[in-house]
Amino acid sequence: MTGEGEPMAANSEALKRAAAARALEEVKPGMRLGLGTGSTANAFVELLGERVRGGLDVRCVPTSEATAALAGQVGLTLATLDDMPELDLTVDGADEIGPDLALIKGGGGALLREKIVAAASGAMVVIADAAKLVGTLGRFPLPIEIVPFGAEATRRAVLRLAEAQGLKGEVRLRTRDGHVFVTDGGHFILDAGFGAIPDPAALACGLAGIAGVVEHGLFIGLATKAIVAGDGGVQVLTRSANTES
Ligand SMILES: O=C[C@H](O)[C@H](O)[C@H](O)COP(=O)(O)O
Repeated sequence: MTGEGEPMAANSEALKRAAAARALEEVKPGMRLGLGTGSTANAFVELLGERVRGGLDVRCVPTSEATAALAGQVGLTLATLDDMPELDLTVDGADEIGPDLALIKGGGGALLREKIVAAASGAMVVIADAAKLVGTLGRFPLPIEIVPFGAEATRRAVLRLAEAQGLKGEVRLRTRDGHVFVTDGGHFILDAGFGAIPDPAALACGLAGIAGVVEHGLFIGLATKAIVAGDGGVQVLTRSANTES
C-alpha cells in the first residue's frame, strides 16, 4: 500500500511552487532581494535561478546558510546584508499567516536572520500554500530563539510571561537527531505550544523584554503581501486591506 500522505504532499509542493511562481512577478531587473528559508522559499529560489540564467540581473541576500547554498547552486549572485543594508524586496515562506498578515516563522530555525532581512526590505512578500492561513495564530508552536547560556532559566521566564498573559502549553527546547538544535547564529530554539494566541502584539512585546531571548517568530507589521496558493487558485492578500486583489 502506498503512503496515504503522498498525494497531499505532492499537492502541497505544487501549491508552494505556484505561489513562488506568482511571486516572481514582483521581481524587477536590478532589484536587491532578500531570500527566505524553507521549502516554499526554496521553490522561489529555484525559479528565480531559472530567470537569472535567462538574463535577469538581481542581487540576493540569503537568510540562512541552507538558502545560500541553494542560491549558489542555481546561479544567483549573493551579497551580505552588510554589502547591501537596504533591500527592495524579500520573498519568504511562513509557518502561519494570520489576520493583518501577522506571521509565525522559524519552523526551520532561521527566524532571526529572516526578521533582520525582512526589516531591511522595502517590501516583504510571503508565499505559502493555503494550509498556512489561520484565523488566529498559534496552532503552530511559536519558535523563540534564545542564547544558550541559561537556557532553562530563559525557558522558565517564557513560561511565567505566558501565564501572566493567560497562555498555557509546553515550552520545549528544540532538538534534532537527539541533539539540541543550534541556529546559524549559534543560538537555541524554544518551541512554545501555547495554542491560540489572541494578542500576538502583547506576546511579542513581552518576549522582547526577557533576558536571554534573542528574537521570536512573531512577525507583525512586516509582511506587505501574501501570495497563497490553494486548490481554487492563487490568492493575493495585502496587509492594508487583507483582501484579495
Ligand atoms: O525558519 C524557517 C522559516 O521561517 C520558514 O519560512 C518557515 O518555517 C516555513 O517553511 P516552509 O516553507 O518549509 O513551510
